[in-house]
Amino acid sequence: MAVVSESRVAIAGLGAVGKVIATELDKGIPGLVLTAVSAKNKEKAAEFVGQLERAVPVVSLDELADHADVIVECAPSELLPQIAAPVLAAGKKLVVLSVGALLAHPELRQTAIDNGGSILVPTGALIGLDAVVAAAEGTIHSVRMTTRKPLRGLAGAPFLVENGIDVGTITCPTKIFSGTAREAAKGFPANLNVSVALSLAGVGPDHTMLEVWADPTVTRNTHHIEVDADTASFNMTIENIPSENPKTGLITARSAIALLRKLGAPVKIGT
Ligand SMILES: NC(=O)C1=CN([C@@H]2O[C@H](COP(=O)(O)OP(=O)(O)OC[C@H]3O[C@@H](n4cnc5c(N)ncnc54)[C@H](OP(=O)(O)O)[C@@H]3O)[C@@H](O)[C@H]2O)C=CC1
Ligand SMILES: O=C([O-])CC(=O)C(=O)O
Repeated sequence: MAVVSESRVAIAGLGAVGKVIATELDKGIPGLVLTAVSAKNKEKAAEFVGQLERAVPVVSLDELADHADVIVECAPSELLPQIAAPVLAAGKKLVVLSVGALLAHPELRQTAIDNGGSILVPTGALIGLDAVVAAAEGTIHSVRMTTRKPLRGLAGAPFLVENGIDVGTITCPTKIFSGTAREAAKGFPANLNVSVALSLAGVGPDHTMLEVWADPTVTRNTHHIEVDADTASFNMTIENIPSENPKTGLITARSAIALLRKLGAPVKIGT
């Protein structure tokens, strides 16, 4: 009988996304074992892992690659290069949630190529990347996305600060941004990773067009995508229930878990 080896998984960031992934790995996912975590507050992290069935070490970001074959990045976006470089240089797999930060760090792709590492981007809080990737095998004419978020899902974004927009004063649905996914990644690094994931699946960050609405009438982070391609036209909407982090939809962690589960699955569904 063939021996099935387990992939060791480490998690960078134990927030709304990381804690759910760690908990599910600890409950047991065939072929995967949680081996390390990293967080800013080491004491809080030690308390969290102490409650797991199988406690794992809390290590620094630089040490994660020594402990695992697959490292899941779910930390603040500015830490992406610090987390990714050693993982990719060691030829390992990096699951990236802070997708927007990939645009500012194109060198990571080369590090992966040079060392046999790979960067995996889950669908995350979005919908339909399977269809977008398939359509991109032909010709995509246009990709548009409209995001509506409750005010607390947008508060503090650099674009708002730079443009003196106080979302706290908004009382009706208001368009606050219109531009490309690349511009959104700069202006909303913690709010619009989904638009960058969409762009990487399809026509790229400079051709994926986005509108963002601050909408006090919605309670969910709502993303609508419209794609026109030579094989199909489609539009889809996802209404994300916010997690303990109001900027992050609950489905984000579940998407990363599904991707991890698929790594070792004998039957893989979806493109
Ligand atoms: N691709 C997608 O579809 C989506 C992507 N995201 C992105 O995923 C990422 C994670 O989101 P979320 O879980 O909600 O974020 P949180 O803010 O809830 O958690 C971030 C975690 O990172 C940890 N952290 C901060 N600094 C360090 C450090 N120096 N070393 C190690 N860990 C550190 C924090 O630790 P501590 O708890 O100790 O402070 C915290 O636990 C974000 O970049 C977010 O924008 C979110 C939603 C959708
Ligand atoms: O893309 C992001 O960073 C978060 C997001 O919109 C969501 O969770 O709905």
